[in-house]
Amino acid sequence: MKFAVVVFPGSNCDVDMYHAIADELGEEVEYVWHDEDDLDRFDAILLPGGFSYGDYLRSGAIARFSKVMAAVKQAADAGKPVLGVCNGFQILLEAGLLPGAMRRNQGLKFICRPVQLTVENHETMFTSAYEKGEVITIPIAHGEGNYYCDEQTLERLVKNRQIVFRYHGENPNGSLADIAGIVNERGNVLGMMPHPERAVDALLGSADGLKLFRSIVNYWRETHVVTA
Ligand SMILES: NC(=O)CC[C@H](N)C(=O)O
Repeated sequence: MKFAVVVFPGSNCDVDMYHAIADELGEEVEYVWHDEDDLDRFDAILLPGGFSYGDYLRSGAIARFSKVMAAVKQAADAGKPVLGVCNGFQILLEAGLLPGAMRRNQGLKFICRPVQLTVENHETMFTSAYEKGEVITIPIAHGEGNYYCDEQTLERLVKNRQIVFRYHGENPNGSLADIAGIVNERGNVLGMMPHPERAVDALLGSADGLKLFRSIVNYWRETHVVTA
């Protein structure tokens, strides 16, 4: 399996993402600069966290115009796993690949600490290694993580089980319905504010993020006959 870590000017969690895939999973991974336009050689696309284009205008609002985003959309339309973490989630929202929008955190401060999440939907290609309702600990680090969508969209998210992670025990940023991560209707594009790539080893304070990456690999192996 081959992962792409897309790097925008201002991305700063690309190395963490690369480490999670290469060193913890032992899978193939490459950095892809934002002005490339072909992701066909990859099986999964990862948009890492950071401050793309310095968060000018809104987080992700400028990166969504990068040349690579047409190839990200093509991968999403082809049903490949596409994961956007934090700034990556914001870019997916700004690009219209996920519904809703991010606002400034409720307290208008940047928050950087571990939080607990409930695995709301353990039956996606990103969460099959988790138990239903499992409570996990994953760090957050953002200033614009306050997810919002209109009532009709929220009803659709609930009905389609597109809400994958909810904040557990506390809501750190004011996100509507404690939403921490959602998938698209097809279930192959996940956006989440918490950083699973920063929770891949007990040394980091939690290894709860590993199961997310393992779920993606399991999905790929189940859907691709890998001849020996
Ligand atoms: N860690 C991140 O990706 C941060 C995302 C964005 N820069 C924010 O502050 O909300």
